[in-house]
Amino acid sequence: MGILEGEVLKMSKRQDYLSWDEYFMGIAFLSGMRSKDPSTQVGACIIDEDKKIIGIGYNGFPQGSSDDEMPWDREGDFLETKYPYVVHAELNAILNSIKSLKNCIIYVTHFPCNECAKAIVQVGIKKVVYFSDKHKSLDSTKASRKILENAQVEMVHLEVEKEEISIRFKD
Ligand SMILES: O=c1ccn([C@H]2C[C@H](O)[C@@H](COP(=O)(O)O)O2)c(=O)[nH]1
Ligand SMILES: [Zn+2]
Repeated sequence: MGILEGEVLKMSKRQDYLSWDEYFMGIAFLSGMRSKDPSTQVGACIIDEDKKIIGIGYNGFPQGSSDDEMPWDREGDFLETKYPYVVHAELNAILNSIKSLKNCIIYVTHFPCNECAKAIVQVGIKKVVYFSDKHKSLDSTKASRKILENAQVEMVHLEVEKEEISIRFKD
């Protein structure tokens, strides 16, 4: 049946909009895309109790250090690897945040290491929502779980229904 003259066509809301979890985890992933680490790109997004984004970060070398002077290697002499120099995504998100992090939630693309877990606890973040747990067998991840559990920080593995989110820059 067609629309009669004077009849108003009622629009219904979009059904495939992003859930809050998909939105914040998506932002964590987008932030991770800024990372120059060739093997693991980590992103983090911190939100407050009103679902306002208050900090974002990714893994990279400290501000002001020339990317070209620093190593991205994973193996070899410790001082010639990335490990002593790279600032972790979670710590960058904490350091970049614009207000107190008490009772905030951190969305992370990868489960945080023990060093990040300590920082998460110390600033009062109450929940960690993570996507990948690819380093779960590492001792540093086991220690991290212990640190978060002891401090009663909730850990939630995010199950996402959508297979992917895409952004198109061409009309
Ligand atoms: O809590 C964490 C743990 C690690 N990262 C960063 C540090 C490195 O840049 C990579 C890990 O590299 P691998 O080659 O997979 O060892 O991830 C982080 O940001 N947050
Ligand atoms: Zn870390």
